[in-house]
Amino acid sequence: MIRFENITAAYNQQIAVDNISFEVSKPTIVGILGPNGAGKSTFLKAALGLIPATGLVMYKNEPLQKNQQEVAYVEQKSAIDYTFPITVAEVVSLGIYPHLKPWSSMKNQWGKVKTALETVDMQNFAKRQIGELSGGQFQRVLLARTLVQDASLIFLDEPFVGIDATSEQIIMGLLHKLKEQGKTIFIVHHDLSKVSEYFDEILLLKQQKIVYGTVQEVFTPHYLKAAYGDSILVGGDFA
Ligand SMILES: Nc1ncnc2c1ncn2[C@@H]1O[C@H](COP(=O)(O)OP(=O)(O)OP(=O)(O)O)[C@@H](O)[C@H]1O
Repeated sequence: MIRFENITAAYNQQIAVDNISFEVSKPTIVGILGPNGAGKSTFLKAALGLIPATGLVMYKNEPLQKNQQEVAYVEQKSAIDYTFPITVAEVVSLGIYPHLKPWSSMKNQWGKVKTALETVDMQNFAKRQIGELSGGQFQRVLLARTLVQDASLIFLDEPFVGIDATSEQIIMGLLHKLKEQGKTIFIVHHDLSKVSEYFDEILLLKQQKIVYGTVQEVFTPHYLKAAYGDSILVGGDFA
């Protein structure tokens, strides 16, 4: 279904992501894990063509660039300007633009925005400025934007940083439902404690791919040590 082939990216001639290849063959929730600075965010940006990179991503036997409307990407929260004057409903409506034909208007689209906000339980915040939201509320708004986009491939960079356990559970529940609807979701994540609950498959990387496989295949002392070094407590509290 989606195949990453030899994805490589560098900053100032310093390789950050080296020759990463793997394939996902059915709707899946994929965790992208590895230590700080391993290249997780860089891998997403390189695969999506957001930074200069080499390699290829094939989706349904075509280069992914030909299927941009199938891609939803939510960047790390630290990269977002919260002072930008825009309302919650407007942020969500941005997800619709890739689908709008030049001659159609937004007028008939607000129903979709409303439904998406209801799904993430943020309907009462539609007219609020984004700068007035908590971290978890904002993350749910970004998920609503992804819902209206109705993309088949969803890429989320550290979506749970700074949000409470309840919001995290709500978002994870929604993502599992989206997978059941046939979507594939890639999540950059750093907390190892809920991995088997959250993900079907894992890309473990440290500049290069260490391993790609099911949680059972990847979560072995051998691979964890290769990624995190000797300090990792296998079978204990990973957080
Ligand atoms: N814009 C940039 N310019 C130069 N170097 C960068 C840039 N962004 C990332 N790097 C470097 O590339 C490497 C990979 O960074 P990246 O942010 O992809 O790692 P990560 O696994 O997502 O890290 P973290 O878990 O800390 O968020 C790091 O060594 C980082 O310092």
